Amino acid sequence: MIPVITAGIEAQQENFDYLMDELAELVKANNMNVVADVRQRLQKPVSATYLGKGKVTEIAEIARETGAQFLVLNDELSPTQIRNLEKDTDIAVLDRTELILEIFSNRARSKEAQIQVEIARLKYKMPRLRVAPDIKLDQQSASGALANRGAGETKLELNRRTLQNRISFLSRELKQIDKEFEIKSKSRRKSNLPSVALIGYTNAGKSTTMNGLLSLFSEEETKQVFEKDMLFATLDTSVRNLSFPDNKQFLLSDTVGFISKLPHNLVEAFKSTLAEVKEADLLIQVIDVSDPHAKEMIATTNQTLEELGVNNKKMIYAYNKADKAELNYPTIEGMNLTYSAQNTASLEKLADLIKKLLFPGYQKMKFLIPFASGKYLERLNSQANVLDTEYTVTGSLVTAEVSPVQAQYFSKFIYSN
Ligand SMILES: Nc1nc2c(ncn2[C@@H]2O[C@H](COP(=O)(O)OP(=O)(O)OP(=O)(O)O)[C@@H](O)[C@H]2O)c(=O)[nH]1
Ligand SMILES: [Mg+2]
Repeated sequence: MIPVITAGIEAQQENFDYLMDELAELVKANNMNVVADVRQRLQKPVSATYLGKGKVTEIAEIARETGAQFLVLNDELSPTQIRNLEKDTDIAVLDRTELILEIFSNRARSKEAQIQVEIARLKYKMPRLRVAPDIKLDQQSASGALANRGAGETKLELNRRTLQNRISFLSRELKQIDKEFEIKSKSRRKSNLPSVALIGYTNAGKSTTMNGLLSLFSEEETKQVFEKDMLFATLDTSVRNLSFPDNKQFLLSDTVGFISKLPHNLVEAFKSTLAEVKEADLLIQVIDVSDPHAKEMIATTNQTLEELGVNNKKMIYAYNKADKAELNYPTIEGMNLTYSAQNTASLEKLADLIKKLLFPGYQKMKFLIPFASGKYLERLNSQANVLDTEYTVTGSLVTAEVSPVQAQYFSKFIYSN
């Protein structure tokens, strides 16, 4: 673990503590630990050094005493600010954007995620190219935390054109992958199945919810997705086909988590990964209700959705980890579910709610289908959830659960006694 100092400017924002707590979590997720947390009240950042002169001197002293190797700031800084701070503190400076990019970069597994992160990183780097840090990073320990910004690389004379070429090349490759994705997604849409997407803050329990629902619906272990207590465990969208016991099917997708101040370039780069969210018929926003900042997290999630152009979607607010929060669960109030993704009764409640929302208006009806209309009987059997069939002298008396459209289609056979 690499010792670092975190620092932020408090300019009367209500959620400053939350942002600083989150910065500490991001630091941990990047294999670093906070040895000192420096906060300053300022109306606005100092243009040359971001923090005030006194604070910078204080940080330089703390760094000498603690051996901290990085100063991590809770904001996106200008290249000049970073350079000046590095000079004045004599340690490497990392801003919130670069930290998040670094974590994404270390987590990316699929080709698509790797390309998306690299594009975002190169775009971050573009305006910062001229900055040649003259501080010396401790190569060995720094390389662990900053795999992509070692002392070696910063010395490389990467010129703007090389970077631009690389971005163009990667964008073309991404487009190719997107095309394949598009084909898959089109064939899914052709299947006409309604789709549901799990979205929300990182570490809220989206993947655990996905796995819980999967095991409720099928015993195939191979369909399970990766879940772990860490930020940004999931970077790729996984889509699974689920089927209720009565054969009603839908698609469920698990997606990358959000965080406040998610770098714009990253959101941009992950648009294709998040396409499933845009196309979904229903969203499930998973919230860690045991987190004291749950409210802010909901606001951030809704804001990010807006940024992605996702508006007015039907959405279940799924308050997860009720066990940890010591709340009563599972309970449902309208579109709000309080539950635990690790609890079967909770998952059954969620599944019921999904069913009610995706397949509204289904009702149990009786149809008497004359033997001469055999093809209607066949249709009813293959399309509806048939609960019972009796053979009478005039035809087959079928009890089935049908959609409004099906009820209309078979209306001339409705049985009344
Ligand atoms: N106590 C408790 N822990 C839970 C519950 N649901 C999930 N967790 C834990 O929360 C952690 C994060 O879960 P994930 O499902 O990986 O979270 P995620 O939302 O997919 O996170 P990212 O993929 O990083 O965005 C894991 O350690 C889970 O075991 C719950 O109901 N109760
Ligand atoms: Mg996940």
